[in-house]
Amino acid sequence: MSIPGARRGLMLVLSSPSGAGKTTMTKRLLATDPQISLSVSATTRKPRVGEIDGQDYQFVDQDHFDRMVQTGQFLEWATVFGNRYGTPRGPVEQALTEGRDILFDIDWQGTQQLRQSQSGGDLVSIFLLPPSLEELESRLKQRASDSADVITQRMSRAADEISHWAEYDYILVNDDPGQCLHEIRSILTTERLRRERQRGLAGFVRDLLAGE
Ligand SMILES: Nc1ncnc2c1ncn2[C@@H]1O[C@H](COP(=O)(O)OP(=O)(O)OP(=O)(O)O)[C@@H](O)[C@H]1O
Ligand SMILES: Nc1nc2c(ncn2[C@@H]2O[C@H](COP(=O)(O)O)[C@@H](O)[C@H]2O)c(=O)[nH]1
Repeated sequence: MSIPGARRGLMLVLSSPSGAGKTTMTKRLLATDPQISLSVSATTRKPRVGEIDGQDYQFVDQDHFDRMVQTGQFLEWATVFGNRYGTPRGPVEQALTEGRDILFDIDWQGTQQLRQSQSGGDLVSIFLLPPSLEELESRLKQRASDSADVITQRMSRAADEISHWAEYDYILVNDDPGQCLHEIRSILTTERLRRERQRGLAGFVRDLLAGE
């Protein structure tokens, strides 16, 4: 009797208003869970200090992004805060086929597109809320990576972003980062065990009942 092991990969999405902590949680999750890898988005945004091309994002110009759209290279793409962002299709499809999990730091527009895609059944979506809007603004300021204008623009979009919270499977308030990571890992552990993700279960139960 073979114990079921191999399973379908899942797509774990983290969304939130800008500054609520997606990148922080993404880095912590990747550092503690070797079974999941990051979907590296392409963007027309300029790199922030410390961001590495190919690791944080694939930084491209408008023409390059347009070509990727026209040649169907994106699983989803959207304009966010005046820049364009997209999820390259190839690495995601390969990961899912090989039964590997993949993590997305994308906005609500991208999440809607993934939900409607062929792989929509593999989607697990988490929306992070800040403890308060004051705390959100203070996080954007202390990150010190954006100009005052950009922070104002991102804060002015926060309510709109948050209005999509009910489209997500799970809602977490990112107050204590350790607690938030624990909750994300708990969701991942549970979702990996879902019946429909486990391959070979029917055969396992049949052999179990046959005493083999
Ligand atoms: N639970 C937390 N408590 C206090 N500070 C936090 C917490 N989580 C994240 N931060 C800090 O808040 C700032 C913004 O976090 P982060 O860059 O992860 O947000 P984000 O959601 O990825 O933003 P964006 O959408 O703009 O990329 C960072 O300086 C980070 O260190
Ligand atoms: N729909 C998509 N949204 C994306 C993607 N990559 C990132 N994002 C979202 O953009 C904003 C801004 O990100 P920042 O790094 O400039 O602060 C944030 O909400 C990200 O989640 C993507 O491929 N598709």
